[in-house]
Amino acid sequence: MRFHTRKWVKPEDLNPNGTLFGGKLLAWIDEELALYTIIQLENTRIVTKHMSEINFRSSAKQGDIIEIGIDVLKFGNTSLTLKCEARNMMTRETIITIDHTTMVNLDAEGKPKAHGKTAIEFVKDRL
Ligand SMILES: CCCCCCCCCCCCCCCC(=O)SCCNC(=O)CCNC(=O)[C@H](O)C(C)(C)COP(=O)(O)OP(=O)(O)OC[C@H]1O[C@@H](n2cnc3c(N)ncnc32)[C@H](O)[C@@H]1OP(=O)(O)O
Repeated sequence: MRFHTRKWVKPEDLNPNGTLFGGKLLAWIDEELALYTIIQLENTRIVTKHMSEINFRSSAKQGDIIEIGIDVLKFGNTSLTLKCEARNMMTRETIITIDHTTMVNLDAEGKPKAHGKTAIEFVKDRL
């Protein structure tokens, strides 16, 4: 799995228990998955269609650095299915795993549109 992004847990990211608020982490992950999909499919009109079971395995505290990793599971016709993990960058302890997230490529009317992609591409190879 390639770990793309680092996030720093700040006071405003905490729940009343003093640990990382789960909704904040999910928002970070959803944004990462969306950006990854936009870059792969070369279309800014994409949405999150489905997320599988979300497993919070451990927590994080203020000052921790979180990294978010993404793997492609499947290029569909209009969709891209991704696997995701967030972990503590220093300890490598897994915080959350999401086995399947399906993102859908849309046209200007918001309808699913074939993206024509079949494999991961690297931006440097497109330039
Ligand atoms: C110019 C500057 C711009 C800058 C730009 C920067 C942006 C930088 C920030 C990014 C930000 C983005 C933000 C995104 C993250 C949200 O927040 S998206 C918001 C939340 N999601 C939504 O609102 C989606 C609401 N749902 C829908 O609109 C409709 O369900 C959809 C997505 C159009 C799909 O409609 P549908 O009738 O289900 O379509 P259908 O053809 O049956 O299925 C489409 C695909 O989904 C798959 N699918 C359907 N149901 C399921 C299911 N339950 N499970 C798995 N797969 C499924 C199908 O298999 C199909 O895949 P393919 O076989 O074609 O590959």
